[in-house]
Amino acid sequence: METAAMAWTAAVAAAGLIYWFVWVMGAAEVKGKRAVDLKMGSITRDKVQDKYRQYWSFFRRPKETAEASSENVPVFVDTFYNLVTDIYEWGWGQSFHFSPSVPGRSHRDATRLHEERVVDLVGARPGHRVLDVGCGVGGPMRAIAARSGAHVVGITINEYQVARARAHNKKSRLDALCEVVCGNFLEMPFPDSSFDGAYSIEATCHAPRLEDVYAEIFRILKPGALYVSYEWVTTALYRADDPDHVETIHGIERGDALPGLRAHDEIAAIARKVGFELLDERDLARPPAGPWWTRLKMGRIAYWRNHILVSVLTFLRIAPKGVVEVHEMLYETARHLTRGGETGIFTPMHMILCRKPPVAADHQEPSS
Ligand SMILES: C=C(CC[C@@H](C)[C@H]1CC[C@H]2C3=CC[C@H]4[C@H](C)[C@@H](O)CC[C@]4(C)[C@H]3CC[C@]12C)C(C)C
Ligand SMILES: C[S@@+](CC[C@H](N)C(=O)[O-])C[C@H]1O[C@@H](n2cnc3c(N)ncnc32)[C@H](O)[C@@H]1O
Repeated sequence: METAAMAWTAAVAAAGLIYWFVWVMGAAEVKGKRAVDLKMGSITRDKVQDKYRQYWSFFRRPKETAEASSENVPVFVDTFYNLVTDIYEWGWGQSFHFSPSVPGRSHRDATRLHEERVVDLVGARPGHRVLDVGCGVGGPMRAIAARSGAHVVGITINEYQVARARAHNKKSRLDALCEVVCGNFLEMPFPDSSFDGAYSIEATCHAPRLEDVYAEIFRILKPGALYVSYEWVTTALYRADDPDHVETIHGIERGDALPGLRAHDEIAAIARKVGFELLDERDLARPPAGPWWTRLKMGRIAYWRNHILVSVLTFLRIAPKGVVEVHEMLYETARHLTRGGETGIFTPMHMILCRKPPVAADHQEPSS
């Protein structure tokens, strides 16, 4: 009798522990996504591991592979986001970017401030139609629409993100102001001169040639409209002859689906080449901004918990095979990103503010 009671107590305690570990500890950074909900985008369960291996063999040598077959980059970027979107939402929230840390403020506040800066930079206001180039699951889009009252249209190559973004828009009652389109930002499905402003947050780094996406953004903007971008670049401290620097940058490229990071001093020239006027250019990570990488460093204990969680869930066949490998890849990526931040050789927030030149007075249609 006593043994039975002890067995029952042990079973109840074990069940409680599993519940606490998976459902409480494994709850999302921003409530909404849990470890048990890791689906890996639109990839069917049995294909996750294969897709991860295909991704890895393409991006293992990012620059060389992307140069040889740049037309395949968007396909593998799409695969990447199928693999990581749920893990990002679970471990980071609905905004897939970094922000300078702000003393005394939460990560959520720091993220929102970094996004709302876009409203002032592009002058978004009610009645404006603003494009979010590479919108993810729409964290920035909702913050910018809510702050400015502008209508924001987001474009992403990944169908699963479109579904997630639309669901979040609806849930936060911003679906009247926020619209999401699935498409390639290298060939956008929008007419010429159809937006009053545009922005891209840590997204155009996925383009094999930056001039192609900038030229598309230039095309869809109305004359006089503003465009702001937060670019991932190597800084002036990067040395191509330092093996440590090279390894850090390769690590960032491999784990983030990047066809080769650009140098900070290439960006403005590319913007000018497609026709933009450059109004401002700044690395938003430079002091007095607080370090953006501390959030990654502070998360290390959580990553270990997450690693155990995804391993247990895969073993129980709740999560598909392959998730552990994807999670390990992200862990490695976080290490390289942190190193990039600490050494100062990399920034994810090199900001450029551009304007499509207004139509010259002598080119205007005569009014009837
Ligand atoms: C702009 C891009 C993405 C930037 C960041 C949002 C993501 C870069 C690395 C990601 C992460 C690394 C470690 C993960 C951790 C191991 C896991 O347990 C929980 C999620 C992570 C913290 C994950 C979250 C998103 C990132 C910080 C690129 C792709 C251009
Ligand atoms: C790191 S996420 C950033 C998302 C969002 N800007 C944010 O900060 O939350 C990069 C985004 O760019 C999108 N993207 C990458 N390449 C693309 C392409 N060729 N066409 C459209 N979207 C693309 C991805 O699908 C993803 O949504």
